[in-house]
Amino acid sequence: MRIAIACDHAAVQLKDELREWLKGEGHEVRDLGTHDDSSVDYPDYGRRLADTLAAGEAERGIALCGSGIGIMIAANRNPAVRCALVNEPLSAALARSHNDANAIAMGARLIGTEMARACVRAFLSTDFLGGRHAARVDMLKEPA
Ligand SMILES: O=C(CO)[C@H](O)[C@H](O)[C@H](O)COP(=O)(O)O
Repeated sequence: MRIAIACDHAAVQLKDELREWLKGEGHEVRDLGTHDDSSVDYPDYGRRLADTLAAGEAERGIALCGSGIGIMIAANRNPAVRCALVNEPLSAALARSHNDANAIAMGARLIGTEMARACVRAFLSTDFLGGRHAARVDMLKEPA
């Protein structure tokens, strides 16, 4: 699968770990930065991730910052993105099965690498259920 991953300075180590692991699992991973711990602004990286998903250059996105909150809000500004903040795998699976999320966000200051991997695994391996959930997801596409 083509996966885009983006982070701010608070999450570079987790981003790098997830990128290498996902590559090892056979995924095509696009690393949108940031690449070191110099302070940057999560809205820029949430937008990069959103633009990449909206352009069809990746099927799934992973957004990381200190808490996961800021970059999740930033990514969701693009109507092509449904990015769910997750802390454990059940939420990641529900974000797919009920919400057809195309991105997840996690907080590198709050979650360990193993839990983050478990979330990503659930996110990538769970299908959208459709049916009543599809009607609700369609409602999200209506203008506010
Ligand atoms: O957006 C956030 C909070 O909702 C992220 O945790 C950021 O990574 C955090 O705000 C960055 O904080 P810093 O003190 O500038 O490292």
